[in-house]
Amino acid sequence: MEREKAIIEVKNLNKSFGENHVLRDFSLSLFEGENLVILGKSGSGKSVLIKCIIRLIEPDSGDIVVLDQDISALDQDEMDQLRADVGFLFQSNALYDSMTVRQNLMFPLRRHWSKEEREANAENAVKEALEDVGLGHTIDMMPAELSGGMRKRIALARTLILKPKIILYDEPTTGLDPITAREISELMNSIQAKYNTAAIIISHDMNCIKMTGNRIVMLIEGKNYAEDQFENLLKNTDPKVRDFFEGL
Ligand SMILES: Nc1ncnc2c1ncn2[C@@H]1O[C@H](COP(=O)(O)OP(=O)(O)OP(=O)(O)O)[C@@H](O)[C@H]1O
Repeated sequence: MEREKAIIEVKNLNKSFGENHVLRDFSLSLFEGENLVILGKSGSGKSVLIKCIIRLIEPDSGDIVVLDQDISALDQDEMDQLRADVGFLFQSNALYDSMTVRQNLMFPLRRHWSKEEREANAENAVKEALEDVGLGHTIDMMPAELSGGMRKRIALARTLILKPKIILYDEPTTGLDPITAREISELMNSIQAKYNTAAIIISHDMNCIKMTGNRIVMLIEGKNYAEDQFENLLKNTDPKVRDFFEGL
């Protein structure tokens, strides 16, 4: 079967910090509608990779094409526009504690929608995003009044409000109890099914990885060392792949 179109293409990416060569000719493709998990030991460069994709970090060399655009060629405005299509869910959630849930969700709209658009549609967009994460009733609450799992859902709603084509998840279940973590993984799958979003997921949570990952890329020694479905990687006999799973 012919593969679907790649919506992120990373080719031969290199990034060093001094003598620390984090990414070494790293390449990957993210295809439409898929959840791709990046697996790698702590410090292997997963966050650096994701930050290069949204240009929070400049790589030393290599190509990154996102939704058919070479991101190194984009100016600030073009990059801002692209960021509306690429949602980022921070590990910390990055909610504003002094703002209500509604105000938190309005925040990306202030940046990406005109005043007229906001006056006409923002309230409905906020409600829809909250419904998508099952938290319509929290619209007037403050983040401090919510549990950790609820805050993660609100952060996800804020990412969803711009209807991104791609979501980058940075350790979406870290710090949550196993039941809440499972609910977040289920939510990630339901978002994928409803909006056909593609996602790159960084996670150390094996349940989350098994539940959400359609494909796994193993980042070892700065490279895309192996990529496959999770069950197949577990059977992989390569010593470095084995070493990773045995070290868990
Ligand atoms: N801004 C920076 N300046 C210098 N070194 C950095 C910087 N950002 C990351 N690094 C280094 O790059 C390496 C990879 O870090 P990164 O945060 O990507 O790891 P990770 O795979 O995401 O780890 P974890 O699973 O623990 O989050 C580490 O050695 C880190 O110290």
